[in-house]
Amino acid sequence: QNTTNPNCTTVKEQTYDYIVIGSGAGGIPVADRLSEAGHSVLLIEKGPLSSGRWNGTMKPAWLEGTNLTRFDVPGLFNQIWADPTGVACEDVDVMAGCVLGGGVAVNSALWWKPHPSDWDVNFPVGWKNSDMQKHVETVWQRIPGTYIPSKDGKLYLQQGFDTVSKGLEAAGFKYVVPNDHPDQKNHTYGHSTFFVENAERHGPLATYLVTAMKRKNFALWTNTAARRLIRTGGHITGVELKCSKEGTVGPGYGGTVRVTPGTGRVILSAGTFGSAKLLLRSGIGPLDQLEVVRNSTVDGATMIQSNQWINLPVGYNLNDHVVAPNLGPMFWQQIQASMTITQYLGMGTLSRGRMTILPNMNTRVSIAPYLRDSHDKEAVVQGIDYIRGVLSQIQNLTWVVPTVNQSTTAFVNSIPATTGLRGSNHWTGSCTIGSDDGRSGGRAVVDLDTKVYGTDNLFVVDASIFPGMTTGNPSGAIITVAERAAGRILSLKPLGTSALD
Ligand SMILES: Cc1cc2nc3c(=O)[nH]c(=O)nc-3n(C[C@H](O)[C@H](O)[C@H](O)COP(=O)(O)OP(=O)(O)OC[C@H]3O[C@@H](n4cnc5c(N)ncnc54)[C@H](O)[C@@H]3O)c2cc1C
Repeated sequence: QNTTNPNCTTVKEQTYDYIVIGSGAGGIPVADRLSEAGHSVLLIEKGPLSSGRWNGTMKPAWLEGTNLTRFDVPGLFNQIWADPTGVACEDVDVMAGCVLGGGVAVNSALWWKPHPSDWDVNFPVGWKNSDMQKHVETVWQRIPGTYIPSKDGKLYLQQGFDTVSKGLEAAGFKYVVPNDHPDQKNHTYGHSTFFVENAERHGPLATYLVTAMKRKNFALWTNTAARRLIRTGGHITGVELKCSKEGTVGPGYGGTVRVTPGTGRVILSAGTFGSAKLLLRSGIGPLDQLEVVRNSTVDGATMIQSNQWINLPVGYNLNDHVVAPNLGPMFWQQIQASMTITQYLGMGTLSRGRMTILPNMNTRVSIAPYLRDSHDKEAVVQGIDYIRGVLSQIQNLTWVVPTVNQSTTAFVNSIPATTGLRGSNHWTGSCTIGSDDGRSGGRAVVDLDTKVYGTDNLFVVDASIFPGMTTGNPSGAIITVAERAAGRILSLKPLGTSALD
């Protein structure tokens, strides 16, 4: 133990076959799968414990005496906006969860089976719909989700749904259960699906982490931040750690944890901003960004020599669903209710942004990825025009915005393309997967096995590798990607064996 801080243990001799950094939508499933194959796996999370199942303690007074925390109760899923302290990441300029479970501990639990085109349009060879379907089925067997999240099997507060349905039906839309027909996204409507079970948050924390934690070869360290990777050329030997908030939020680890000499591997699952930042702090990224790290007071002294730098387009190809923007509120005289419709522009968007690092080692969205391409803007205008037309058939409905006399183009132009006004917290990109090696002018940071180009034992498995945006909220697709990545990583030959073995 650190003599000055009993809550901050300095790592001694431990080594692991796999060190997975970040316990979000990507990290928990990949760590579970790697440990299932018999390897020793360490999952590192910089945030504190979250759900009640894992001894989380953050809860309002009315949950005292129960095993539930704010992360478990569906009615509190948006609490991160009202009370972000100790839950939201502090090193990014957007909203993200820095607790056990990452985004899947704090999000709204919307749970969509990916549209086949999410793979076929966006992903490279080996990651197409035909490759991904078996993994989609595996994920949905473990996390089925429901569109009736209440314990008593009833749907509540359906006035808005019922009213809009009438307009959609009149316009020829068909009702579907969305996850029974993920390919039917044209002229269809349905209820939202959530990863809620027994009226509590479900998802990776209640499935993949449960099986992983039962294994003796699996370890979880929370309140432990990875600072940078220790490497010799393209080979990672360990991860430098720092106790989060010097151990004041709970027991954590400092020092350097090593991978099994020769064969060990490191998986970055720290999210679109976290994984990119770790690469930059480890000398992997665009040269302008590596200069920022080298010139910083935080990292300058320990930064790897520039002759070891690996020049890759880390931080580019940043993407997020553009809220296109919210329509409404709309107000119905008849039922005296108002509602807002959120319209996303997702799969097929052409606009991209960039994340960069600041001298204090925080990251920021330096180019917001919203509506930079004129085709994207045109698609948004057309989409809103269309839905305005459909819903105008509904009686007694008053639109507050866009106003009756406002053109859709004027309305769309009136809302700046900033992360605050257009963002949806569905960040992807920054460490794109592809066969077009970024060291020689391509866009990709990781290869088709999710291995970082120029390294032999470093992988990225999270939202950051997505080449383009999904149709729906992305967590289901990210977990599916983690399933596929685990299989591909496990099937790679161990390091040190010859191709003739
Ligand atoms: C408020 C909000 C609402 C959302 N609603 C939905 C929704 O309803 N449905 C849906 O599908 N998606 C939703 N999303 C998006 C979804 O949750 C994310 O896309 C998803 O969680 C991203 O997965 P990931 O594995 O890439 O990263 P994350 O889930 O963000 O996980 C990254 C983890 O890494 C940890 N970490 C970062 N850096 C380090 C480090 N240096 N050392 C150690 N640990 C580190 C973080 O603390 C975090 O736990 C929402 C997101 C937010 C923020």
